[in-house]
Amino acid sequence: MTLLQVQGLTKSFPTNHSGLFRRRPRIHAVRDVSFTIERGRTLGMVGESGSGKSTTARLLLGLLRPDSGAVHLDGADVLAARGARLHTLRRRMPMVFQDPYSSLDPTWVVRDIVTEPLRLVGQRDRTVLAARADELLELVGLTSAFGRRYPHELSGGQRQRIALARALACDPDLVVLDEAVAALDVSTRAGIIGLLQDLQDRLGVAYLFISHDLALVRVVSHDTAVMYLGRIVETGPTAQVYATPAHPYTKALIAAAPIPDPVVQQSRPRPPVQGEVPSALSIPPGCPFHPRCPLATAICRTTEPPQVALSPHHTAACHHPLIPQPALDVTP
Ligand SMILES: Nc1ncnc2c1ncn2[C@@H]1O[C@H](COP(=O)(O)OP(=O)(O)OP(=O)(O)O)[C@@H](O)[C@H]1O
Repeated sequence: MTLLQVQGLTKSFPTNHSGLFRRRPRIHAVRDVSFTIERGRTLGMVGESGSGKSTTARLLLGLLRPDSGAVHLDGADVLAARGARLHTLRRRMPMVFQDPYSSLDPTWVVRDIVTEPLRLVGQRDRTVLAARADELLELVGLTSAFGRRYPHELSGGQRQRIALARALACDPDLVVLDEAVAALDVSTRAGIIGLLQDLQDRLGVAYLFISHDLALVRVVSHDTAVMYLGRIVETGPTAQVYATPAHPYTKALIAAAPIPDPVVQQSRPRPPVQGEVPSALSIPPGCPFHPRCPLATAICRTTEPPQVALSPHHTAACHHPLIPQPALDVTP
């Protein structure tokens, strides 16, 4: 069942450049982005730095106003909501960031941090708050003793568990995870990934999992959306996208993805994606990937490709989608 529906989200930012009589160039951060997230499922969003992943997240939570587009959570129009209604919708889809330390108030003890969302909706009963704090800590694999600690007394992984506990305080439908495990070491990251999967099984919560790490997205996500210069260039069930990437960019990203197995990593060369990402200030005409694409032809230089459906749920924005081919294995 569809939980979140995003249609045609577009956002550009003005630059500070102010040449007299010249129009200020704009940064085209997100361009005509559409996707859905099913209840209890995970959509992984991957792409190089600057591809528009975080801007998309902030747009769908109503933290930024889009130039155009629509976002519906369970049929409710998020972008039309204001005031209390918008806050209610935001509580149903909280966000967890890469660095929990900067988002956790260092002067508060953990039990006050994790129950803050409940106090914001008017819960004042100390007994109720204390019981919910214990419950939330248990959910994220911590004992109630952690409730009396301050953020600086915790490890990075524990702080991220606290950020998750706070996100879960109001029983959300969706948690937006923006590079939420990127700063953690490999074993701590594995613990948090296991916890996310366990929470999804127990609570039926959906995730938007934003990451530049393809191998991680493959492990975590049911569906994958690949972003390039503000557009989704390929989306589909994760197994299909990774086994038979249709867009040359997706294929190049998969080929360049680090494989978390030293033996496999040594045995296969990992060519990087050729060339630099162009600036979002001057997106190439036609297909934005054409300057880096080995398959580019004349049409790619002039005409932006539409989304092509390759199977009912697998689409790619490419004039020359690749013929399905054997999987490039990047699983651990
Ligand atoms: N407030 C802003 N003002 C101007 N430009 C912005 C703003 N926020 C984002 N951008 C620009 O929009 C583009 C997309 O940025 P965004 O942070 O969404 O990408 P990203 O894929 O999340 O990258 P990263 O992985 O580095 O966070 C970039 O070119 C960025 O510089």
